[in-house]
Amino acid sequence: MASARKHTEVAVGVLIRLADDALLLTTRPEGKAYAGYWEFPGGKIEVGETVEEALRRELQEELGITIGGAEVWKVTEHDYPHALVRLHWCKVTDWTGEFEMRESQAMAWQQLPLDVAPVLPGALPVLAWLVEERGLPASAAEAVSTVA
Ligand SMILES: Nc1nc2c([nH]c(=O)n2[C@@H]2O[C@H](COP(=O)(O)OP(=O)(O)OP(=O)(O)O)[C@@H](O)[C@H]2O)c(=O)[nH]1
Repeated sequence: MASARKHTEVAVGVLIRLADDALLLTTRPEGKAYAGYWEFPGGKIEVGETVEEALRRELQEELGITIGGAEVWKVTEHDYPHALVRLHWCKVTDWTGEFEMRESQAMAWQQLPLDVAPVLPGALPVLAWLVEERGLPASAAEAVSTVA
């Protein structure tokens, strides 16, 4: 019988800097699965939180910024050996505060195609949608594909 794995619900922010449409990527801190991989900032949704509340808390904890409104843009799933995750992706263009890497992550504002690697496999579908939205060739998303 197939085992029914429980989803871990995750809120993820696609922070877009309006001046130049750059996207914020950060590295996963030491001690977590896939440490050092590039990802969009976010984290697990806690009991009783909405996606927006979880994202606001996570970005405050990890980056020191306070986001304005955030609506879910896409929902994806990824089955990792360590977890089956459901990712709730929000585009965020409105925040206050100065970026401060509170978990000693690296951060990079990126254009597509990205020039950082490797990227978490669970983030690749969203990169493909961003590439499509921007009218870029599909290869702009493939360039960042990584070993899963
Ligand atoms: N933040 C983030 N998580 C992602 C992305 N893509 C992706 O598959 N994930 C997965 O979503 C999960 C997020 O959990 P996390 O460990 O970062 O969350 P957290 O900060 O709340 O963790 P903690 O409670 O262990 O401290 C991980 O399994 C991670 O592999 C992404 O682009 N950003």
